[in-house]
Amino acid sequence: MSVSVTFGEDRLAEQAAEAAARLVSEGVPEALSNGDPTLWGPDAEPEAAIRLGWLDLPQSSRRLLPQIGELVERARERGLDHVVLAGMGGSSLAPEVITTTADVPLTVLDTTDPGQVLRALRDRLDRTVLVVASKSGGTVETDSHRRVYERAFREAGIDPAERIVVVTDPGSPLERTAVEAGYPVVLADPNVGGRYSALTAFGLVPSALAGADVERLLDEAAEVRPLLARAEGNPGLDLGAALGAAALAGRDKLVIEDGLSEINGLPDWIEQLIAESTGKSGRGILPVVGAEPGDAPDELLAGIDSDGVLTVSGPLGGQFLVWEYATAIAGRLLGIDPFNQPNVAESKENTGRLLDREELPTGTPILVDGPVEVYGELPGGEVPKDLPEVLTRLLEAIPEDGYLAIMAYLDREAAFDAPHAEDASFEEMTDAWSAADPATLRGRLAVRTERPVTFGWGPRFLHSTGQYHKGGPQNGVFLQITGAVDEDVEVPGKPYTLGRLQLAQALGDQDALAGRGRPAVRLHLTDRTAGVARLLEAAREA
Ligand SMILES: O=P(O)(O)OC[C@H]1O[C@H](O)[C@H](O)[C@@H](O)[C@@H]1O
Repeated sequence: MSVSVTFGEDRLAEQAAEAAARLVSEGVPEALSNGDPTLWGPDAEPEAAIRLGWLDLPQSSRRLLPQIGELVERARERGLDHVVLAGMGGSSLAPEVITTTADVPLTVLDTTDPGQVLRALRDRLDRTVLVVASKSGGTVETDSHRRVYERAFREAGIDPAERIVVVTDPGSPLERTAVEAGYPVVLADPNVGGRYSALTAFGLVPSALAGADVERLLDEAAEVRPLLARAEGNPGLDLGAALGAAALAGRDKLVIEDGLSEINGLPDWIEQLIAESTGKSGRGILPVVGAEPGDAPDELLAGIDSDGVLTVSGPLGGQFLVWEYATAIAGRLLGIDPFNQPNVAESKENTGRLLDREELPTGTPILVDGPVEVYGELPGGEVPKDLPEVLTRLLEAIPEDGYLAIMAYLDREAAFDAPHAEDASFEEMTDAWSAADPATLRGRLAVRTERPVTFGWGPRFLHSTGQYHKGGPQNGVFLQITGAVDEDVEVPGKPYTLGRLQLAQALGDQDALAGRGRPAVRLHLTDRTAGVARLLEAAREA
């Protein structure tokens, strides 16, 4: 079964056909299929020349299968059935989708929240294999996870070399560290960028360790691959032309739904691919995930195997390749370089600078509403009287073509600790979870505005929509949530704890956003459970 793209609306079908015809007359589909790096203009060419390897992966990644097979075998022999993946952005989003779709368990660490990291550390350490995945080998979150796990293994009398597997690019500092420490290393294809790396070692190694059939993924992608050179019947061209043409016509908010699909969680992966690839030079497409489609004229609804204005159907391996190709096509139509991420570094640098200081400059709250402190400046300048007013004023500040982004630097598993009656039904349990989940805030605010509301966990989103927030159209309103840390985690060999790093990441990003003149408010929960409850209640009190 291959991938198909269908349109549920004549206007979009016409726009897409027109854009596709233009691209065909310029020879683009075939040139892209052949890996031509000149398609995005001279400035983008040097980067594109080393970023098109994803086109070959359905075949070239097969060379990894024997090595992956050995790693799987070795983990099995040692009884290691708890697979933990430390990796940010492109280095963990694909394995997350692959394993949830295959229904095999994988613990993903793409957080600096001390509570969430402790949760993973305290779960079956004696049976844990840790995959440390970083292309650059220099990502601070992933480096911290490696250090924390190395210490935990040693303290438990376990040799880290028996438990840690590294995936990285050849020549990275992580490769050196791994070789010195005696960790097995799987080298990834250096000619593929992070967000296009689903079918490289980054997608395959952790997924195979967790029990997914990765050869099948490559087969599914291989089936689509020949279509990508075609002028007709090319799902990548049809999708890319639709995304690009719609955005140029002003529909640049992409609501992605996967309700009916057997593929689980693909929208989060697409979110990173599209937001980081297109959100730059004041342009871009904003992915909106986990939301009900609204009526805003700038929204385009894409469904994975389910009815959208745009529907993309087919198996996961093929979907990866088609969305990647489509993103490259949309990038050409939008006139941006789909392979760089110029603004991601900004927040990282701010965070680095903040960590060098003795005290983090948190500032003074402009308001304290029970367990919630409010930092920053609200549009209009006046001091708000309570939390409901803060939320209302943020909603009112969203420009006509803009959006509200909620960014929660919290433990994304914590809601599952919400107490419920012993004999609670599944529905009652779900209600208890959602009443304790910061992500519930998205829906509560979304019903109060015509504009899109996005939700991201920090620092995970910094490697995804974070690029769009800073590099895309400057029409966002930003709401950060941070929380008090009860039990912190030291990062061995570093002068900071995870809790300090997490807060520095929030403050670093806030500086980057506020520096652009965008409204950016931080809510700090001095008691996390009570704080989430107050926040959800405040969102209702208009
Ligand atoms: O794999 P790493 O080098 O650790 O990078 C992880 C992530 O970092 C950055 O945020 C990039 O913008 C992402 O595209 C990348 O996936």
